[in-house]
Amino acid sequence: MQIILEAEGLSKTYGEKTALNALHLKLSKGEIFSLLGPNGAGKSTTINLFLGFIQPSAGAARINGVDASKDPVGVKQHLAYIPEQVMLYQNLSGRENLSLLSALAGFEYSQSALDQFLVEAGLQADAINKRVGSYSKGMRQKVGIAAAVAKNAKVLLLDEPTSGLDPKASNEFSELLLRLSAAGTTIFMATHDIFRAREVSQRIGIMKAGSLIDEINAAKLNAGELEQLYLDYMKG
Ligand SMILES: Nc1ncnc2c1ncn2[C@@H]1O[C@H](COP(=O)(O)OP(=O)(O)OP(=O)(O)O)[C@@H](O)[C@H]1O
Repeated sequence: MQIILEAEGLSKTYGEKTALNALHLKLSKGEIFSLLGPNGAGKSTTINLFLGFIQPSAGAARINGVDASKDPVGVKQHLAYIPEQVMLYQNLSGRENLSLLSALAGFEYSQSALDQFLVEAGLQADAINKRVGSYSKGMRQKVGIAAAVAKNAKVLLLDEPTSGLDPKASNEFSELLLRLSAAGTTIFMATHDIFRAREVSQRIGIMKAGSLIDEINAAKLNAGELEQLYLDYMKG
């Protein structure tokens, strides 16, 4: 099994506050892992450590063997990050944004190649040339996914990707993740969306107050059972 994303005793403290407590996690190639947890549980902290945006207090976050805290530039070559709101230039088209994002990652593509990435990410062909300022949240995310594919990212880090999406857009997004996973992309998603997490993930982690308190095989529970388990954990 090829391990692509690994947290080893990964911890982050801010003064007295433990934002992340000794996280151990290994994701293999093509795996989708979702992290559930209430606000403040440590999900974004985990993602920020993998991005090399913050330094761990202990342990390591590695992507494809590269330690994010020691080589934050190197680690970014292997991953793409899709935040809740994908940041794009409002006055440029989807195609122009993708061209720019690809260039920043060191790739240059023809117009037809750019369009193909966008269409494969699910963007309607007639939207490609329109200003991103007119795009819905789901359309912006498709540009983000196209950028991830265009830079050949081995890992996708997603922070609450389906919040605020309508059910159709959310369903399309799930299908896109499943396609990327089948093509070998490893996906780590922090989410509040229990239903989608169960639908796409092989494993689901439950995080509370900085600790990963359970790891669930998604195939073993239906959505209702998963929600009940989550609520039970949050009571205690
Ligand atoms: N720069 C910081 N300084 C002090 N405390 C911080 C800092 N960043 C995060 N924290 C604390 O660390 C804890 C974990 O925060 P984190 O943002 O990782 O939670 P989260 O699970 O992503 O929550 P949400 O679902 O709201 O995004 C919280 O208690 C938060 O207040």
